[in-house]
Amino acid sequence: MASIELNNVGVHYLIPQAKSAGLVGAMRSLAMGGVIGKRHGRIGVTALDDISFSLVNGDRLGLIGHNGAGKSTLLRVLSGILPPTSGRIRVEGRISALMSIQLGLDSYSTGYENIRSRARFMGLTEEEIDSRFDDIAAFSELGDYLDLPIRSYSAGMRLRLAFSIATAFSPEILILDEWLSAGDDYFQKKARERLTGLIDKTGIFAFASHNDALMARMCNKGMVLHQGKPVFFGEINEALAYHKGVPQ
Ligand SMILES: Nc1ncnc2c1ncn2[C@@H]1O[C@H](COP(=O)(O)OP(=O)(O)OP(=O)(O)O)[C@@H](O)[C@H]1O
Repeated sequence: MASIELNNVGVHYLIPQAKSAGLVGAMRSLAMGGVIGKRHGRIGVTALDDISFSLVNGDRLGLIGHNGAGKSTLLRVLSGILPPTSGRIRVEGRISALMSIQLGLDSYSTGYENIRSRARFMGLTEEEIDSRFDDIAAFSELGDYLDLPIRSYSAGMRLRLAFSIATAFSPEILILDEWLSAGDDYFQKKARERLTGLIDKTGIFAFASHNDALMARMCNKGMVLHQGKPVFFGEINEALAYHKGVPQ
């Protein structure tokens, strides 16, 4: 049974290049982004501030907020890519994070080789890889290109390969940053159907997007973030209304 629990989680990014003390006061007044401030005498951004919540099987969480509110940072923390600088996170269940979808592909290996190495990296056994290998190749529709090193692929072709691999296995926890624009219109439609199927089978789903309709369709809970702080956590339609300032 998948579960996630966050206790007082905070993320503070240090920015070594930012030396001006004037920056601190000037940027504090912006409504957008995390809060710029000094920690131990060094300038940085507090992207997440004191976040506590838990998710269990069946929860589909949508993260809502303006640019820089902390949505991607929170998804990175949930997926284990980014350890929090304060607080604790406990996760149970196999995670698949579709964020930097092309992360981990090797330009000098062929498409076929990348399928194997990427799937191994995702923690899958050789048997699991064998059982899904043909499906991944077929879904990508890359044909003979799969025998070529992927540095010879176009950007859209790389996306097709990466997406086909990342969505071939059902995780217990699925984390998705924005709707992935995988390839051309034809592939996007296929990709959307495949993702919808995957989300249905997943225990916990967490998603960030600026598309309210998509959010309402795919999520049952919503968290509104403002400057790294959760200002609303509840039912998805109430969260979307809160964000818009619409009284319920
Ligand atoms: N690697 C980094 N180094 C320093 N600051 C960062 C880094 N990544 C994000 N930030 C800062 O953290 C804050 C939160 O950023 P994040 O990407 O989580 O926001 P977001 O809600 O996903 O935004 P958007 O909707 O624009 O994608 C912002 O103020 C941003 O400037």
